[in-house]
Amino acid sequence: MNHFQTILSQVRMLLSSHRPSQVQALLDNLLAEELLSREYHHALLHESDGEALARKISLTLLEKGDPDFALLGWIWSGLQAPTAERGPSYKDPGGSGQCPTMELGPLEGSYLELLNSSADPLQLYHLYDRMDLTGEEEIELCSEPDTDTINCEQFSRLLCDMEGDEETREAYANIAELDQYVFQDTQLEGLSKDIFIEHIGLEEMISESVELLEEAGQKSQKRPFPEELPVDLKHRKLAEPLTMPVVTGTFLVGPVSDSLVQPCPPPPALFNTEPASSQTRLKDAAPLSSSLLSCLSLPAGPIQIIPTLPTLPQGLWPISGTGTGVSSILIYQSEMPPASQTPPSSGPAVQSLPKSPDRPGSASPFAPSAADLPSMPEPALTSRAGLTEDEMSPTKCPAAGGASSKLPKWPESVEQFYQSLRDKYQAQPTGPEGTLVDMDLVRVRLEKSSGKSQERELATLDWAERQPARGGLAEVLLATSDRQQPRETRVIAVLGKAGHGKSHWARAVSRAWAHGQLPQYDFVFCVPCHRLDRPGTSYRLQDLLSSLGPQPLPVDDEVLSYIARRPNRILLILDGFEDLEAHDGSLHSTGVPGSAEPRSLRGLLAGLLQRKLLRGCTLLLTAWPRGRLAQSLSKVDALFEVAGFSAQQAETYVRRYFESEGTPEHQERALALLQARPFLLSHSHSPTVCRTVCQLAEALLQRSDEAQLPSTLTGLYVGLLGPAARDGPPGALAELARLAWELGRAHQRGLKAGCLPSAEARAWAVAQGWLRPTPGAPETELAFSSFLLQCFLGAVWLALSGEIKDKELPQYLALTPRKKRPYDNWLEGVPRFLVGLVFQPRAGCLGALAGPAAATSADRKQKVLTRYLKRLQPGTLQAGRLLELLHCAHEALDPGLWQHVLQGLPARLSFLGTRLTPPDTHVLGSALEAAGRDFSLDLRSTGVDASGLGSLVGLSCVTRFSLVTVPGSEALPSQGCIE
Ligand SMILES: Nc1ncnc2c1ncn2[C@@H]1O[C@H](COP(=O)(O)OP(=O)(O)OP(=O)(O)O)[C@@H](O)[C@H]1O
Repeated sequence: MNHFQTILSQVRMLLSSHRPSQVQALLDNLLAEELLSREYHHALLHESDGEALARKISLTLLEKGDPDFALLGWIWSGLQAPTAERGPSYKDPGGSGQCPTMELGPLEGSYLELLNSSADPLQLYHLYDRMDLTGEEEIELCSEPDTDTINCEQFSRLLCDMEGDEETREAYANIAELDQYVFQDTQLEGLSKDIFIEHIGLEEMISESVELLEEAGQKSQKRPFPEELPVDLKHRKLAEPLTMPVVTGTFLVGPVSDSLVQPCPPPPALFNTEPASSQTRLKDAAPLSSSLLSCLSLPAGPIQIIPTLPTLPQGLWPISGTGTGVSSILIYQSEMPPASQTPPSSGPAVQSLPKSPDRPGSASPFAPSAADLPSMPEPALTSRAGLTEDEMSPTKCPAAGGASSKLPKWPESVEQFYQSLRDKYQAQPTGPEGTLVDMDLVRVRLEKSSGKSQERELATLDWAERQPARGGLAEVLLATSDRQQPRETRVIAVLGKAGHGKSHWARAVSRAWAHGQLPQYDFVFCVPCHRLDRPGTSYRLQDLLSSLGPQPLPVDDEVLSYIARRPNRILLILDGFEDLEAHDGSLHSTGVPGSAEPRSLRGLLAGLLQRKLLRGCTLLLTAWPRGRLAQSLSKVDALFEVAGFSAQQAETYVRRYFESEGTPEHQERALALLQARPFLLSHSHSPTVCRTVCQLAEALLQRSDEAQLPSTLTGLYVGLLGPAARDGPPGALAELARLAWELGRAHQRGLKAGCLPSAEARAWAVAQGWLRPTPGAPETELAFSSFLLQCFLGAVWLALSGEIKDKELPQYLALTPRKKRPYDNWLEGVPRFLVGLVFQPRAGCLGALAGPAAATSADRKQKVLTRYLKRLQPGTLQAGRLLELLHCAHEALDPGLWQHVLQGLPARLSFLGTRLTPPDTHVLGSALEAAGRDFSLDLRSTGVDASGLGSLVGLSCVTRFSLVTVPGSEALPSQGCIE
């Protein structure tokens, strides 16, 4: 399907479903087409005046000089514009003589015809634009609400025209010819050519007609309206449930300004509020009951609505008044859901406006309420400060009516699947897992690696360059639309260190969708990648899509076929992509990625990532920013990073943690404990550490009010695990530690059935929350509750094990490069934990974990490491290693070691291009301060945050510093001082 068709289909959807959210989809599409700039797209999203919105889009399209788009925009802004040439005429199609209706002239100007014509859209547009609504024509309205209004007529004609005539069919055929996508790229067997027809909505249109006829008892006849429409149907009152999916009308008379409903002036004002040029008079109109009148204040002044229903229906469609003699008309298409489709809300076929006082719905799809538009600084992920996830429950969520945002006609099985998927994502985790603190995503990019290889690596941006994605989820999901063809798969990666909240974020995205906040997607699949890591297993697309977590949701053939037909409405999240590291050739695989055959996971991923399978979907990957996989990120269209908690967000998390645990009385004390440990506070930048701090604080506060938090990361984990280890089964901790280490060496996090510890150790570890079932995997499979815990346990193993040779121990600090068999330090937290465990006083550390006897084995290790560390010359270390050394020295709590490191610090320190996280700046600041000398710092391209920067450059010992990269300065020595 080409771009034009996509937009056409969207316009059609707008016509048929009255979904304000579709406005956003259309705008997104235009953005993707580069027909709107990002800024203008954003501005239009906030445009509350439907007519203004339509005109702006129309003008923009004209400026782009694309007749097709221009026509669409123009049509959208005034469906009946072509009739301007003829002027409006009025007739009484029912022939009753009592309820005259307005006829807009034959539809030779229908948009499909226009698409076939050689009319110059620019001229047509200006013609339309110049139309002077002089009021020459008078509109006669029936005083009684009646279904058969001009809008009915007009809309019916449009439908008829689209469906019925030869030329129109030809137009569609022409469009279909352009559509290489659907026919060439059917990704699955069983797709047929009617897909396209359905895709552009013609089938729905046709089947609507058929249903209409069936309902009218005229199954064998061609769609009859307007001329052949039985009179009794034409004149059916809208207040009665309609048995046909057609139309009724509501007039908006007068210029339009904004969509606020205001108290109505008395009926006569209806005729007098207009400027003379556009005034419209209702001849012989009987006085209308004020209950039937509403008044909208729109940009150019108030207008009145003469409703044909006691309440205004949903989906009012503005038609600008060219040629109609009125300045604005809203038409309303009532919609009868097909039998197979559960209507969003039961009740009459014609729905009323949303009545919820919480959510003042918009009367017009062009003037959606803020809640209708998910991409407004959207409530799901950017505006929830102060809310827990519980508060985002479907009933409270502004866009809770997710069911109503789906396409009008889904097969039963698809509908059921949709409901199950929503229910699944809406299920709230309990306790701290259900806590949500809003966290920023930051745009990042790749750059050529500094090494010899041509690989690109993640750039460490200068602090001023880091751009938070303030548009939240919407910005992330739109990130690629300016670069991609709409039919291209968009691949977006959200990176973040272990425990920084990627999975949490991915789940929040799924939940936002389930709450109706991402209506541009029919389905969101959030697949934890560890669930997929089954070597040797063959995968089909539905296997992948089913792997959604603890209770897989089978995707049957009908659902799959539906998905395959609308890949652009699918968001597929592959969470924890690093878990597929073994498959990292996926991006380069040369298989037959488009085929539907079961294949290896690698083949399946290749199909997705090479944009051949499920082509057109949005693919969202979350991954660690390191490892071999990062090298493949050059194939990704947009990159973001989870920023971690700020100090304030960490505080918010602490408060919510204790609320969710039912002990709010501990909040203040816990916060005071954390404030007293600035090093742990800086580590609370990581949500995982923040949570661990809360767990320890909770345990300590239950024991005594005098408690203190430890001052190191090692102390944090010892404090948490020590008591449980003492009371646990003998040897259970050592068993767990060995597993953590062995799995880590194999780059694995999950314990497969074959490598579980003894049943007793397992039960104990699960009860303590250190191991937990792998979501979506068989019960027997477990995983460490966090990567940092696995690192800590791995270090415990190294500290306790008699199997590690002394001379090998230093390599596990990963401070000096080794030529032979380099240690890859996949368990990146191990070095500092190892030093902490080996150096900290036995009784309160290793002894507390493993008992005094076991701990004595660490004495020898301490000697080995002391010798090694004291031989290290900090000034020769590359910046990243120097930072790690500082962390190790901090964890050791060994004054001699600390002093040794401080003495070796060079006076000029360059961290150019090395990421400085909050714990890094904290430990660096402590070291500089304690060293008692002056330093100059190069802090360019370190991503140091504002508070870290302030604390570093605020130190009296920092006499010079450099922050912003000066062009040309890259050539200066990396340890130089640049002013
Ligand atoms: N925004 C947040 N609000 C509240 N808690 C959070 C938030 N982000 C993360 N957490 C908590 O932090 C912990 C780690 O989060 P999560 O598992 O999402 O991290 P991750 O980046 O996916 O880690 P990994 O890469 O190791 O899989 C979880 O307990 C989670 O509940």
